[in-house]
Amino acid sequence: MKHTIEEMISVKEIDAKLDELAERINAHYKDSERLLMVGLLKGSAVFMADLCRRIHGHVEIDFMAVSSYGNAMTSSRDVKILKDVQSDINGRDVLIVEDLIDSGNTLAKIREMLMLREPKSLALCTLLDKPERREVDVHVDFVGFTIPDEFIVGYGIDYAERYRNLPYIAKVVPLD
Ligand SMILES: O=P(O)(O)OC[C@H]1O[C@H](OP(=O)(O)OP(=O)(O)O)[C@H](O)[C@@H]1O
Ligand code: HPA
Ligand SMILES: [Mg+2]
Repeated sequence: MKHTIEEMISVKEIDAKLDELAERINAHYKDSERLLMVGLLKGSAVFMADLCRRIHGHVEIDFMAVSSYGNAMTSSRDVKILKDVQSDINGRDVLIVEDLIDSGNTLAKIREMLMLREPKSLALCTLLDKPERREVDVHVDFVGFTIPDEFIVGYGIDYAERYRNLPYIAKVVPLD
């Protein structure tokens, strides 16, 4: 599809939001002994890298690889688990770190799957939330930006694998 991209959220705004999110997360987990942050690849890689460096105390990180969009702009609703976490999450405080919640299909499936392993707690942090597009209800504990129904790229997020390297967040604008 022919398109262009337009900046929506600047590097400076992302940076300030990360400080704010980290402050809330640090306060929430101040008594936690061994927080495990679980990022969902590939989209959350950049967010995870920036967020985990702002979290204090004994923190561990792990990743799952999940994919439901392929190269398309709408969810296939078939959430494929390409890689599971390596850590045993039983009895642990677990924070899922996600770049974007759109239909909610990805997070609903991951939450259900991880809950079966009986973590001590399971919370969810997303940098971006698009509530207008929700198909499945998911409780989100920490939200960065609530955004309108636009297709997003940048800061780890792709359109057909492109634009993950943009330092800012942009929307895709179709051209005819
Ligand atoms: O709420 P949903 O409608 O399920 O969409 C959100 C998910 O879709 C994107 O991932 P994608 O499946 O494209 O994989 P990627 O992270 O590897 O780009 C995004 O990174 C979220 O994980
Ligand atoms: O807006 C989006 N951009 C990129 N990937 C996505 N996956 C769900 N929503 C989006
Ligand atoms: Mg994608």
